[in-house]
Amino acid sequence: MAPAKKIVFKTKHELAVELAKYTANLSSKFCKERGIFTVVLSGGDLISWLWKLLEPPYADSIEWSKWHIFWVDERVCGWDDADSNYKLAYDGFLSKVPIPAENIYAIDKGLGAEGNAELAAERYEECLKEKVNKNIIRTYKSSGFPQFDLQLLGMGPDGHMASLFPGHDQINEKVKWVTFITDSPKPPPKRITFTLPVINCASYNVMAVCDKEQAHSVAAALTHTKDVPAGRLTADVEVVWFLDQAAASKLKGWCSVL
Ligand SMILES: O=C(O)[C@H](O)[C@@H](O)[C@H](O)[C@H](O)COP(=O)(O)O
Repeated sequence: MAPAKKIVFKTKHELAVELAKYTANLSSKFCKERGIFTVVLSGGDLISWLWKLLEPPYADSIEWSKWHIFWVDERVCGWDDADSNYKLAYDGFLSKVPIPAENIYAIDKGLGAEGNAELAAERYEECLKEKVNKNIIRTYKSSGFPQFDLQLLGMGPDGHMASLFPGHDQINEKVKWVTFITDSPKPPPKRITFTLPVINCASYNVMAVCDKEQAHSVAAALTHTKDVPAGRLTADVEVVWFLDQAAASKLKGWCSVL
């Protein structure tokens, strides 16, 4: 289990600059080692902090054709719905970089539009299994769970990550790769989500959190307070919390600021 590193930035701008550097370094490492870079996105503010990757030197130097994009969680709705994490990522990031369309693995379009959370979760798990069989996704040691190269995650004010919410049973799932929720406390209510074992098998996990609304949960998560889902985040190689000063403001004894 990798220990959690924390980096506190004075501004969101500085956070985005470092996030781009971190992501580009891993892209270059994995593209060199395996010719593939598997990246998992979340929804929320995270996408707005990826802007630096769209600029020089990254826009032209990253081997975008080797990227494969997945979602750690998705709202069960159509791809063009304002709630869709796919739409958020497509409009803000994916439409601006030359990642081949066939390397972008969104929720099943029809099941999303129909609102069928259970089947959409099953279908997404099948999609991951197919990518494992094609050696696009690695598996974690002998566990058989998929192992993504990099996951870019966010956390809500209640400490949820992906769509694993405090007080809801999805966090306890140990077998499935993808599960679903139909009463999410954060709207919209229907979502699919990676399970905790899948999230924690990733090689590198970045948890990017800004603003004071999240400060209590950041402190709780980083002291592994029970019932804060994000406090259970780990990774195979490294987990790094990218925080702005407001989000880090309730952390005791943490004063190092980049
Ligand atoms: O679909 C979602 O709602 C997200 O994937 C979710 O898990 C998000 O990452 C956190 O809620 C943080 O969201 P904010 O960055 O907007 O606070």
